[in-house]
Amino acid sequence: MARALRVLVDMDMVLADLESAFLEKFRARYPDEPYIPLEKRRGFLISQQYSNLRADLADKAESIWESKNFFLDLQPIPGAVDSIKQMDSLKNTDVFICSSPPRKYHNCVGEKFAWVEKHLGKTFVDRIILTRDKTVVSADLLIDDNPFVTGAEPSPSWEHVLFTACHNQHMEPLPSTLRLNSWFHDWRSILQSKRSLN
Ligand SMILES: Cc1cn([C@H]2C[C@H](O)[C@@H](COP(=O)(O)O)O2)c(=O)[nH]c1=O
Ligand SMILES: [Mg+2]
Repeated sequence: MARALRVLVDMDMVLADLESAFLEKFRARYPDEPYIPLEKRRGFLISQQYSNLRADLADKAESIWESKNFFLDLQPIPGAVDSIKQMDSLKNTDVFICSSPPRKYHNCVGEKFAWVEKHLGKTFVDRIILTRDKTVVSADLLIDDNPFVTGAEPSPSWEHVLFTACHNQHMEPLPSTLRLNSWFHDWRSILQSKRSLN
């Protein structure tokens, strides 16, 4: 029997909408500060773009996702919950959730586990991989909104599927990079094409 296809699914901006929650909370906490609307977001790091706007805004941006309940209260990305459950029910398919907590992880780590239990159920809690380095995790596919997933392993075993988010939607990835524009697009074909290569 063919070995199962192992798929890593990122959390922030693939399963959970970090960007909308960030903007709403940033504007509520710092109403007199400039902000970047979602359609003007460029680059993976919010903190980097805010720091380009004004150096001291990076700390203010980080204070938002370091706050208690920020990660727990994130809304699911449209279609994500149904899609990951459907993916998990496919034959010969092992789905894991692979997410990187920020350096100040104290609230984030527990809340990511709680978010998964709340939205996906206990079965998926057993499938959580939290790591600062996704390149050392072995899999066939990584579905992730970060265009540059780098780390200690220069040739990760997985193929990156770039999930479209506000910060990367204007990017022209290499023609060879797989792209998934939303959970309402055809993620099944991406899995199928990888499966036939295995
Ligand atoms: C935008 C942004 C994010 N982070 C942190 C916050 C999240 O926990 C992770 C993203 O994790 P993913 O697994 O790659 O989705 O990174 C940050 O530290 N700085 C930022 O600007
Ligand atoms: Mg992400």
